[in-house]
Amino acid sequence: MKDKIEAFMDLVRERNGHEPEFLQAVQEVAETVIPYIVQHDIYHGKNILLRMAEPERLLSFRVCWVDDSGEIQVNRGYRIQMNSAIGPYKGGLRFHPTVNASILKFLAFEQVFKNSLTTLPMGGGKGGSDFDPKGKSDNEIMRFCHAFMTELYRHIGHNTDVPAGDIGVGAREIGFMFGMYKKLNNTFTGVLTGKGQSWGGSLIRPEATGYGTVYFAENMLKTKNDSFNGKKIVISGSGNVAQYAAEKSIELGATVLTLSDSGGYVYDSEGIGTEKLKFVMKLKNEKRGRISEYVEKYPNAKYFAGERPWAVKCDIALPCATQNELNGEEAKQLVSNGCICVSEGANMPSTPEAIHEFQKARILFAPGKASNAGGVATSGLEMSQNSLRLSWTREEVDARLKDIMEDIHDSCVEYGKNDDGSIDYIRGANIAGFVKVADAMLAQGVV
Ligand SMILES: NC(=O)C1=CN([C@@H]2O[C@H](COP(=O)(O)OP(=O)(O)OC[C@H]3O[C@@H](n4cnc5c(N)ncnc54)[C@H](O)[C@@H]3O)[C@@H](O)[C@H]2O)C=CC1
Ligand SMILES: O=C(O)CCC(=O)C(=O)O
Repeated sequence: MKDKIEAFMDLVRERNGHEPEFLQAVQEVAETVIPYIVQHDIYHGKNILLRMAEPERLLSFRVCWVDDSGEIQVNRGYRIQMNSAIGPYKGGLRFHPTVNASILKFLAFEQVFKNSLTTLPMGGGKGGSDFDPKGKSDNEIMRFCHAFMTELYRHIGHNTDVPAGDIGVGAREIGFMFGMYKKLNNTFTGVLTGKGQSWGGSLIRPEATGYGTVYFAENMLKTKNDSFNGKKIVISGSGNVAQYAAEKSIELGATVLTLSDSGGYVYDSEGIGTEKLKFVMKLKNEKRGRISEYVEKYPNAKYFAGERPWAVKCDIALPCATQNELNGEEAKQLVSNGCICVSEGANMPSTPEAIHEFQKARILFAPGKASNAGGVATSGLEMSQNSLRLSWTREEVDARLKDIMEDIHDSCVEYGKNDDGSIDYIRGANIAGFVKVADAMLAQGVV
């Protein structure tokens, strides 16, 4: 089997050798899906996985805009339209200086499997720019978003490709991009998700990724007759996903000990409760400040500059910041500190070495493509509401989100159960995600 996986990876490396994040994501899928393909004749001789590892379309474009001091700035924009076998391309836009083709291809590749798992008819895509929103004025953000959309609008549409937010893209940016799309097309359609309430957005979409990550962890804990109540939680990040993972953890009776950003992490041994979390939301979403400011407001907490939170003793870890933010050594430490469950809110936050440690210790471990799928699933619900031209209540959307997360958990169990009864959530998620897309590709022929 190793030979088959290596031979496949050689082909992928030949074309994408300079894209480490993309190769990392493909390797993880290959290791679990190729053994499944070998056992199932219908997938033989069809090169399905190789076709899935090649974007249907990769767009790269210039984005020029004028900053507040009158200087002309040039950024690079991208949209990776990865796979449309089961529905229109769907996936977020990331604005961050580290954005490049490798990162967006890994995200788009993961998105294909994730969207398939949601049970909704969505293909996979991802996009963004190397634009850095940090320190930019609202007007600069608006000008950049408008400039970005003056090219992207040609390639998207509510039945073609429906972008949304990701790192650096939240409600403000979606608003600016939607405004420009609408002006250029002279149509009001659900071309983006994560829209504001009064113009087609869905209730619960802002909360959905963080809530879903916790719902998934709850489902994992249930298999051990356990729950969030009374647990100590370590969370990385302090953006959209981290904030709502924290909110739901608190609601379920757990104590949130940490939050972080790219500068470092805060540890509050008394717990980051509801009021403190409100402060963080205002700090991050309105003042656009740094997490270090938390200790100025709450001096009993400690700030660790340049460090990540994984050395803090906890029961449950929720990595909610970015890719490869939790390495093998940190995973070992989490395990030896008694952590029993890791549910990824971010995309690919654990390195392969970290995953190896979690699996070796047989703790509950969920890969982001399963555990953070609640965000895109609720985007799918936003698309449905837009098509129906109505909006569902908060309770209705939350109930659907919970059901979807449970369905994803069930799919992981179906395809990932080990002989000893434990569940390999990576194998489960990869195979369940693969089967639906692969079957659609088989039905549609070589296109
Ligand atoms: N927003 C969504 O609906 C979804 C987001 N995700 C993933 O969740 C993760 C977080 O995304 P959002 O919360 O939406 O973005 P965000 O922009 O709201 O927050 C990102 C957070 O990560 C931190 N961060 C960024 N780079 C970092 C680094 N190098 N080291 C440490 N911290 C860093 C930022 O300081 C911030 O706290 C990403 O991996 C994203 O792809 C996954 C599914 C859906
Ligand atoms: O809601 C969406 O379409 C995007 C979500 C996303 O980017 C992700 O799941 O990583």
